[in-house]
Amino acid sequence: MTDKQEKTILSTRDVRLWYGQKEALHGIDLDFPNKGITALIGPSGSGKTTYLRALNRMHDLEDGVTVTGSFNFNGTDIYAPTTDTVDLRKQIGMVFQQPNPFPFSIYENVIFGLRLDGVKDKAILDEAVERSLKQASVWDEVKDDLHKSALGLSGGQQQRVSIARVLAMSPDLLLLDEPTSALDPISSRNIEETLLKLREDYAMIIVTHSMSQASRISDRTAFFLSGDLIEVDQTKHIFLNPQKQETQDYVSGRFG
Ligand SMILES: Nc1ncnc2c1ncn2[C@@H]1O[C@H](COP(=O)(O)OP(=O)(O)OP(=O)(O)O)[C@@H](O)[C@H]1O
Repeated sequence: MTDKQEKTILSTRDVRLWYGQKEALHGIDLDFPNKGITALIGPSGSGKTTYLRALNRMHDLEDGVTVTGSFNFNGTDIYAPTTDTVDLRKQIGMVFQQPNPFPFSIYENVIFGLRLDGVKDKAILDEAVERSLKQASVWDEVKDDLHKSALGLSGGQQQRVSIARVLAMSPDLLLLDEPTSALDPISSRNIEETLLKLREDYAMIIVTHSMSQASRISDRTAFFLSGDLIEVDQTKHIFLNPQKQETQDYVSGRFG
């Protein structure tokens, strides 16, 4: 890895999160480099999605959720009262489990955020559409249908258009919450290949239930269990030579 790749984009310390009275995260310390993919793995209910959603303040939209701890993103505090969550979510974009195209054309889907920002220059919008769809590896499939509804695309194409919509905002960090779990195996592989290309230029954090997916695409893996971070390391170490017994049990399929 080069020096550039070793810079930290996000650091969290002692992250705790309560749903009402119930503490779901028990003090998570994690650092993320500014390039490459970190996979969050662990059994159902271990807190992976809860942690991921805390990173761009998605829990602000839910009642009764309390978040504490420090979240340093490129030198700024994610939870500072002055942080604008709309701006934050442009810098830390999110891709969900279900592809979520809006009922508009492919073109309008990709530039949705730019339009909200008031961008009107057609050349800028055209460039953003082409660049983002190319980055999301779906340009060749949709370039002749940009003004047709995104709802007419396959699930896998919709998911890549959803990724393009996030990329159009030029984010620094992408959060992906089980982005292939609703897709067939071929579409899943296409998304994985897209993410492998993007990892050269972006920091990404992916929640996945698939250990084979984590081992195929991630540089680092963090293992969660019952709201605790058990171990984080280079992916090959987590799968081949984990330091903790719980990690060993999980990756060898003994539970979860
Ligand atoms: N909105 C909510 N209200 C109350 N409890 C919740 C809520 N969302 C999650 N939880 C609880 O928080 C804990 C962590 O859940 P979370 O969904 O983060 O786990 P996960 O590891 O992502 O699981 P999965 O792999 O099944 O998605 C679980 O005990 C879950 O029941």
